[in-house]
Amino acid sequence: MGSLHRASKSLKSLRHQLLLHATQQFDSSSRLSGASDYRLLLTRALCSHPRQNAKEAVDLTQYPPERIRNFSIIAHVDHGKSTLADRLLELTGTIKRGHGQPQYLDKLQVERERGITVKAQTATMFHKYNLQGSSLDGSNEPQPFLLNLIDTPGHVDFSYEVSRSLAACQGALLVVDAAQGVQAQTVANFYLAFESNLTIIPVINKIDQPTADPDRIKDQLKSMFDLEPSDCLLTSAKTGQGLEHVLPAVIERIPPPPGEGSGLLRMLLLDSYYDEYKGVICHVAVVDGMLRKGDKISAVATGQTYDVLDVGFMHPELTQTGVLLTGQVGYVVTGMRSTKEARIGDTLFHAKTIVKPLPGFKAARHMVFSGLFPADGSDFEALNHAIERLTCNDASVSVTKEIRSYIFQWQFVDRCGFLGLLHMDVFHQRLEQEYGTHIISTVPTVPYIFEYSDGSKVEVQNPAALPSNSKQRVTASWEPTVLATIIIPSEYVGPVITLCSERRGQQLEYSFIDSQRAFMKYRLPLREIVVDFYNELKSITSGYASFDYEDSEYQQADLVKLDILLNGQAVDAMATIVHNLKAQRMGRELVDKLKKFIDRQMFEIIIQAAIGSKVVARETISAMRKNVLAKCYGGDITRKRKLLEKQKEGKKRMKRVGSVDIPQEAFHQLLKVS
Ligand SMILES: Nc1nc2c(ncn2[C@@H]2O[C@H](COP(=O)(O)OP(=O)(O)OP(=O)(O)O)[C@@H](O)[C@H]2O)c(=O)[nH]1
Repeated sequence: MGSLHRASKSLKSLRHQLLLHATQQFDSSSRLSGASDYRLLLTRALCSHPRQNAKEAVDLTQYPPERIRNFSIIAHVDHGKSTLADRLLELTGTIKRGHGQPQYLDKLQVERERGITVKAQTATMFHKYNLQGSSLDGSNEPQPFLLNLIDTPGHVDFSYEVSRSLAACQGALLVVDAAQGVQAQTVANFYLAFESNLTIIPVINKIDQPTADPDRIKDQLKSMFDLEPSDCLLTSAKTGQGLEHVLPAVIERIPPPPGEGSGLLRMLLLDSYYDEYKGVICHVAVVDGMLRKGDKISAVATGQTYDVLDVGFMHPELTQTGVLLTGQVGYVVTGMRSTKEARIGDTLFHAKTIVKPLPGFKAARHMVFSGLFPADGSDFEALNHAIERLTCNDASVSVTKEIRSYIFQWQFVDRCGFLGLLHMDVFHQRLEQEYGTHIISTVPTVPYIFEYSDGSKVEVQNPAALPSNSKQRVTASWEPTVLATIIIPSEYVGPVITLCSERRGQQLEYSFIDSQRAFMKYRLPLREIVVDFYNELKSITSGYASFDYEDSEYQQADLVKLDILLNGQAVDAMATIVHNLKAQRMGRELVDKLKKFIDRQMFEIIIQAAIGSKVVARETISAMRKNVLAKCYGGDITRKRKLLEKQKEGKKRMKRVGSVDIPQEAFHQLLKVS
């Protein structure tokens, strides 16, 4: 601390001297050590780059790691994370009070429309606080702190974003609604933070609500997570009540980031997105060392080297600083051509130095797969282009190209992997809103494993990839499962148990959080929850159930491919893989739905559901009869007969080669059945 203090005092004169040498190249691998050298590094860095705007004038030398706090806000959906983030940004003057844009960090149009957070967002704030023993010069004045706040999504599909954000933090505010109490994602997020060794500050929010019962919530937090009632903060992000205690708790309870200020640069790549003007922007956490504009950096995973073109904070908009220091979270622009070069979880370091790579993250697991087709059936190129652009900003979507028959034509189709159904839905909505493309997506499927008689095992994400007559050759099949957490008011236990057993679930745990709420853990086949499980759970519990899942192991299951045939031709986009026990019922439902949504056409349409060569359901839509005799007034009967014969012939041909018009609605309805 003493050397830091001395270094701070001599900073002004150093700055003056170093300005004279600012043109000298600074070698980041210089053998400097100790806090005063760290200050020297900072000073050199600041002096060697012209200031680019007013915000760059932030004097970073005031923020060694002990003056930095990195924290996340985690919670169940709608418990008030984004609103709390707004209030903290206002409190610290980062955004103006009454900026007229609630949930400031929710920037995407879909986030605003749906009122959910989809992407984690970081904001750097500055706050003065008198922390005992933190003064560098022994004075009793409040000290400046730099706080990096990461707002995270609450929905289960985006928990991957949460675990990434937590890797850059030392603490988390666990926000719980004062009326709803602990919910499924509260449990999941608590364990994510706990397993990452973060300091957890419980915040009971929405205490302004008439039904708020903070004491009950304190008891829940104690019994479920062993969090002390006296550690809980009580707030209302709406009225501002209790907010004055949040930042002091962050500064006092959360430890500063570890890391060596004078060590070699190591940065964790947290996220990336594509910006029209700047190109690829990487969000990074500097674990050790320091990064300056103009440096050359390399990426461990790709081995590529880049020039650092721009560096800064999110304050909350991108703000150039020219430098990022140990413990800080910010952005870097390096001229990468595509976000594919920015591997999430990768370690970035100064080129030509040797560093130990950082642990990184577990890769995102794609839970749901579906093929995307243009709704008008023609503009495949425009759709491909839009998907390519959007995946640049959502690296968690995987895309593979495959050739498929699309209503009797062969086309290259993008098959995408998503983290869950909401993620898929959000992706579709963004394609429509941001790129003006209208799409049809195939029935979502999950990755199955099939074993063939020759002993080979293949992962099948696409039902079309499984030959229809393959049943004889398939010797075994496995399906992915999830561990689901369900929290419900006690009176709904019965219907929820029934729903889970209908969905082939296996109960693993059943207990009570308090006198009013039950907690259940189930192993469920992923296939059974990807379509409509959550909606049904909500509807049988009057909206009170909360649900979360994590992926688990594969289990053996008797799986078959269910084909849909229109006039004898299989429609790839409608094929699905199902459990044998459910195949018949599902085939019937699919055929009935299709009959309702396909209009009568000039020829008869036969709709069939089949497992291999066995038809399990069939419906017929009769032809619209065109009156070919309309213009024949009276006259010869043989002429009439001839016209009718010709019409019959024509219909036969159309049935054979004709393309059945399937409205988009029919595809959407299919999603709801399977
Ligand atoms: N009464 C009351 N309402 C609040 C409070 N905090 C947030 N809300 C409301 O609760 C709703 C959800 O708030 P958000 O901040 O979007 O919740 P979130 O946790 O960020 O939601 P996701 O991003 O979807 O996970 C909004 O309508 C807020 O206005 C509070 O302290 N009191």
